Amino acid sequence: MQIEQTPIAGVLLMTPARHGDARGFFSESWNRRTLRQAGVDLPEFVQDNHSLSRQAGTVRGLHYQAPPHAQGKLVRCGRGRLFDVAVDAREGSPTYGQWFGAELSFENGRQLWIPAGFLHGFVTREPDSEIVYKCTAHYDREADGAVAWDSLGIDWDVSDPVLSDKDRAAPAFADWQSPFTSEASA
Ligand SMILES: Cc1cn([C@H]2C[C@H](O)[C@@H](COP(=O)(O)OP(=O)(O)O[C@H]3O[C@H](C)C(=O)[C@H](O)[C@H]3O)O2)c(=O)[nH]c1=O
Repeated sequence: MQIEQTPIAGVLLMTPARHGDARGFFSESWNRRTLRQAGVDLPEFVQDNHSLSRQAGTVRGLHYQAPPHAQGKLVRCGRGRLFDVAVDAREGSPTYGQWFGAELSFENGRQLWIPAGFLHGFVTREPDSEIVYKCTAHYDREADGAVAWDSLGIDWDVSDPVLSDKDRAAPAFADWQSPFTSEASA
């Protein structure tokens, strides 16, 4: 398991080992003990999500769930390739409003840990890209929210993306009141 810090404290890049053979490979995509041995103790996960985006250039985000339903997410790409982004939305955080992005793909096997209190979004780089992610809180439709994907200067490298109506109508970050503080973001 390779673990990399990012410029935003708490956001981690992790790459599980792959055991290759003539058939392909085997990888433990999630192992709490392995992470603990590496000094990483993530909260309990209660829900796995999986979505397929048919077109390259699909943007989903920037999304969050308000407390007490805030979600930490461990994100990976099950098929294809995507650029995954976390934005610190915790008022009072020294990195408030800062974003970090990484290319996650089936090929690189990389995973991004995004703590509660962050916005999450991604753009697909290939058709039929699938995202799979573990969440630390259950879905709560009333707590679900969005911030405009293009309101934070994120370098998405996409023009005219495929968007849901919800994402097309989302407020700009500057016009949005974060429900998170750096103390109580869960
Ligand atoms: C998130 C979620 C959605 N749904 C239902 C609600 C809708 O009927 C349908 C599509 O939901 P939505 O358009 O919110 O899906 P995404 O645009 O992929 O949203 C997700 O994308 C970003 C990147 C995220 O990190 C969040 O998990 C989530 O906001 O699935 C559920 O039944 N359970 C769920 O946990």
